[in-house]
Amino acid sequence: HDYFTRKRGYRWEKLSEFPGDTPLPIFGNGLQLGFDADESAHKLLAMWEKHGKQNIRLSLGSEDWILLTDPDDIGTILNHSTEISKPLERNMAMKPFFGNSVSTSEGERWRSTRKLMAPCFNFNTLEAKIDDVNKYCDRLFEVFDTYDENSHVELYRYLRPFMYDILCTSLMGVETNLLADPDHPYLKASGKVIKIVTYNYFSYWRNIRFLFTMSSQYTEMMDTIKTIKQNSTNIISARRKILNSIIEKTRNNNKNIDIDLEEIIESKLNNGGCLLDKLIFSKSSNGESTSDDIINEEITLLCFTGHYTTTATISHTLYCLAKYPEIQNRVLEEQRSIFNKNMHKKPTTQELNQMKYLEAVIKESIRVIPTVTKIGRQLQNDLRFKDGRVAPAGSSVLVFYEAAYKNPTVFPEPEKFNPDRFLDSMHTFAFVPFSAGPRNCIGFRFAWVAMKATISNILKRYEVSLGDAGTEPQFVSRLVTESKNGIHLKLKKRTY
Ligand code: HEM
Repeated sequence: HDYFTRKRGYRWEKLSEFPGDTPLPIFGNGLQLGFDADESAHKLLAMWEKHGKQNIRLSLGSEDWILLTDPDDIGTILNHSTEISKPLERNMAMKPFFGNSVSTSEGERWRSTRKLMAPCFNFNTLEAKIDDVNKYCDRLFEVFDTYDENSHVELYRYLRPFMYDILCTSLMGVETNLLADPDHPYLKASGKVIKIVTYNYFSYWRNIRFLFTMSSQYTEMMDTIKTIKQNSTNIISARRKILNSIIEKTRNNNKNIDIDLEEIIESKLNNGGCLLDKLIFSKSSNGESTSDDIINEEITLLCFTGHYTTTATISHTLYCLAKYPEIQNRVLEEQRSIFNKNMHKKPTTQELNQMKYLEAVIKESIRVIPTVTKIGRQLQNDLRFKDGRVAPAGSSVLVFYEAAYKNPTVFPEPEKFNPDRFLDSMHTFAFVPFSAGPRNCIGFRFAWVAMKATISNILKRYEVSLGDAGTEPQFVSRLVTESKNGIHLKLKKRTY
């Protein structure tokens, strides 16, 4: 304690106002968390419990964290207009995969990309996307129908390509069919990303560069990166081909007319151009086109994050519904009241808006199996919380979702699966799984449409139940919670 007081003065003075274990010189609290990234998540949660289930501090090497579980304080950091930088260590873990993408960059690159992409995720563009979701559900059902009611379906295996195909079609303007190829190299490689990023983040030995570069884990990481980047290269060239043929056709149809092709292309883009088109046609302030390397970073991020988080949430919600059949029945009742006798009909966005109970069930599933487990900001300046305590400049403030969702003052009886709690109003920052403020999840509306429509379609068609003993999911709290052995459920076709 003395050592730190002397060494770090002001910063420690501020940090020490938050409860936490006494850090050791050099290691901080690192040794307590251990070297196994999957285990350290449990230890962190235990630390939070030990210190009275409130905001805690933690030091890891030269990094200091304040882990927030108080809704007011979570609001203070997420709503801040200028504290929008990600923690350095988080970015170091992510950047080998995603370069300076919108999720890993700061300053002008972040601002301009965010602005460029935002219109693709507006309310108005969602109408078109639900048609894609519904269409791909039919393909999914063709696969599910091949399983009889007693065999297990491993959900990640099919929902990942399903969500990926939807994303590629609606955001990239390229129709893919990975659902027909669930062993595709992209799926294998992207299935490892969360594990590797989490290990990069929490396994301190990886910072010893020469040790890491000689390890088999490094080779695995580099192979994974190569595969997912190659996939983006393929998407970009497929879309360029499609665009070129559109341009060629337009030119041929207007051979004898004096036209401004750029203008025609631009009008095409404004009416239904996809996100990838926006990147391809974007120009920097000095008129230069965006390079393929930069486009690749954005596509690699979007393809990964967009399909992985939604798949996890859909799968985990279906698992909860299989575990609690009475809640599944209530969801089905709500579906009946919305669709009347027409239970084969695919939902519209209006119908999705009526699915309040399903929405509550998805939220409660995220609460008990947190899709994203932690997010953070590295402070440029001191940040003052409501109670007057200060997080010092240079430290990282984290939203500790896993713990916040177990906070009994916010969620009474937190161990109970009770979707009804979301039907009542609650603190604005009690439950923000998509973050909030200027750096929130850009894809949250898209995610809601995809998740609600998919679960509605699946539940109307199948009764879901748990797999046999021995197949229970083994959840690990990485940056995204995932089950190491997948999600095994039985699907029984309903008769109407
Ligand atoms: C259940 C599904 C999803 C969850 C729980 C989720 C959660 C999050 C969270 C918590 C953040 C904020 C990270 C932070 O503040 O540090 C984030 C950022 C982001 N998400 Fe999502 N997300 C989901 C789906 C999607 C989808 C479908 C897309 C795109 C197709 C997407 C694209 C992004 C992007 C680009 C960012 C970075 C935004 C920025 O830094 O400005 N997400 N997401």
